[in-house]
Formats: sequence, C-alpha cells, structure tokens
Amino acid sequence: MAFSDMNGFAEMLKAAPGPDAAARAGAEARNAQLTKPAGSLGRLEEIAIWYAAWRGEARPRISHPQVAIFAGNHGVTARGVSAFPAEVTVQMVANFEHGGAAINQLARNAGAEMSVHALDLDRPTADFTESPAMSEADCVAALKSGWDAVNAETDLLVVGEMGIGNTTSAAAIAHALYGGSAADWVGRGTGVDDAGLKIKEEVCAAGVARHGGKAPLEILASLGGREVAAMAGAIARARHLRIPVILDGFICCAAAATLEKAVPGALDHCLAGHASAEAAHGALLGALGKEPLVSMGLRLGEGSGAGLVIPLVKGAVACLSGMATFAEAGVSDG
Ligand SMILES: Cc1cc2ncn([C@H]3O[C@H](COP(=O)(O)O)[C@@H](O)[C@H]3O)c2cc1C
Ligand SMILES: O=C(O)c1cccnc1
Repeated sequence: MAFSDMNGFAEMLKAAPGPDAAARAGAEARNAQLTKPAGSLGRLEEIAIWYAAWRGEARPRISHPQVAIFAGNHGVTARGVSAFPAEVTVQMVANFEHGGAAINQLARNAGAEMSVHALDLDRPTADFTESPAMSEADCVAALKSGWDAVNAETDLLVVGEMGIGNTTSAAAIAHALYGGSAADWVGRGTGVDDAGLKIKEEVCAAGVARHGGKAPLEILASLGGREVAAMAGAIARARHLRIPVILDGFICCAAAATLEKAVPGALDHCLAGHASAEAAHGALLGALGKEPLVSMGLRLGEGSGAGLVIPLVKGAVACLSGMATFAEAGVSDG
C-alpha cells in the first residue's frame, strides 16, 4: 500500500522522483536542430523540453491523456456560500456520466480518457467553521481515491472537481497557506451576489481563525473537501509515475498548493493550464510561481481550463518529436 496515514502520504511526497537530466539535454539538443529559426516556437519549445525531461525521453509522444474528475459535498454550503444548492453536485455527476458537461466535450476534443469519482456525496464534510472538515481517516481515504484514480499508462493528466461550495473551501486553504485577509482570497464562484460574497468572506475568515496555524496537509484535511484532497492525491501519484499534470483553476490550484507548501518543488511536474476568472486565481498562481498557458475568462472548474489546453501541450510535444532537423530535411542552417 502506498500510504495509510497523513505522515505516510507526506513521506511519499518527499520521496518523489525528479525530472531526467539526460532526456532534458537530449530534447534541448534536438530542439536546437529543428527546421525553424531558434526560439521561433516560443513557449512551445520550453513546454516540450519540460515534458521530455519528466517522461525521461528526448523524443516523447502524448498518446493517452487522462482527465479525472472528483466530486464531493461540503458542510459549509449550509452557510449560504454558493449561488446553487448542494444537490447540484450529485446532479452534475450524473451529467458527467451521461456525457453532458463541458468537461466531457473538452476531454473528447483532446482525445482524453475521462473518469468520474463521486466521493461519499451523501456524507458532506463537516462545516469547517465548527470543526475540521475531514478527520484524518477521511482525508487519507480521499487522498487515496485520487492516488488510485491515475491510470499508470497515462502520459498527461488533468484533475478536475465538482463540489458546490468548494470555492469557499479553496479560498480558506489559500488564505491559511499564504496569509493576507479573507477578502483577498474569496471570489464569486458560481456567481454569488455582494451579500453572498460577504458571507464567504466571514466563513473563510472563521475557518482560518480556527485552523489557520496548522501544517499544510492538516489544512487540507481541515478546510478542504474530499474532491480537493483527491485532486492532491492524484497530483502526487502522477509525480510518482512521472506523468506531467496540467493544473486547472482556483480549486485545483488550492489543492495543489497544499502539496507545494508541504514539500517545496512538489508541483515541478505541473503546468498551469489557464488563468481562471475567479478573483484570486492570479494571486494563487503567483504564489505557486506558475505562468498560465492561456487566459480565456473561464470560471467553471471541472478541469475545463486544463482540458482545453491538452491539445496545446500535445502540439508542443508533436513539434519537438515530429519535426525534421535541418540535416534530415536538407534545409540550409542559419
Ligand atoms: C451547473 C454547475 C456546473 C458546474 N461545474 C463546475 N462547477 C463549479 O462550481 C462549484 C464551485 O462554485 P461555488 O463555490 O460557488 O459553489 C464547483 O462545483 C465547481 O466545480 C459548477 C457549478 C454549477 C452550478
Ligand atoms: O477556477 C475555478 O476552478 C472555478 C471558478 C468558479 C467556480 N468553479 C470553479
């Protein structure tokens, strides 16, 4: 078994492998010989070389992307933090299963396998203003759901979520990890009005007043949701398998941030897929030191922003691995 408690999970994180220097050097050398002016593929070159280093191959391919979606319910929804009722979580799980959500279309568009994991939806987490959202055992079970959801044959992973109320959970995690004030981290989520935003701020501040001083993985258990912990578990598993990950929006990045705070460098195998329109996503990406690939005004979650850019990463890798060199093509070098 990979881990059976939070300490074991932390140990797994610390023991994670890094990128392959020889593959990186090989990819850099190949990139320098391809039939294009040096640097003319811009950031695609950097992404492809980064990908090659993580896969341990100078000339990699992306043939089996995976999108794993996790769903959980949040006790804190009783406080009025979302524009939608909590039953939308289970209803959207059915929609994912029937292929009707945005992420179904984006996963299909990207040629990605998609799996949906509903985590104890009839047992919402506890209201984190009153007690930890999850016990250690609950959090470990959720981390494992994520860990086990990663297909070892996958060569690019996106993790997404569905959980009404989870922008409040994510804001509280970010506030606990990075300080500032609750107002810095809350946003409108599904579209709460000014009164709803004020409630979110109060709930976030109360959660951090209660749990803020804890260690990063305890913050995940205390302020997160099952789907948030599962995303963290999947990202950690991908690192063990040296599978690059595209991070999604605010909730995904809050989940990921708990790993980075626990073990700096834990997200080196992750790219930021997009800049979400959720207010504090830019600040969170800044804290993680990640530059988003695109900014399209999405504020949906479900892994949608990351799923959208799977083809972009595939394109980068296809150029590195598929282009001819100047010598092969008989094109005059500059
Ligand atoms: C129909 C529907 C589909 C969604 N897909 C993702 N979310 C997104 O909205 C929720 C977070 O926002 P809040 O914190 O305001 O509840 C999450 O479930 C997230 O994935 C959705 C929300 C709705 C209503
Ligand atoms: O950025 C996100 O992931 C997001 C933003 C709003 C609502 N749900 C998700």
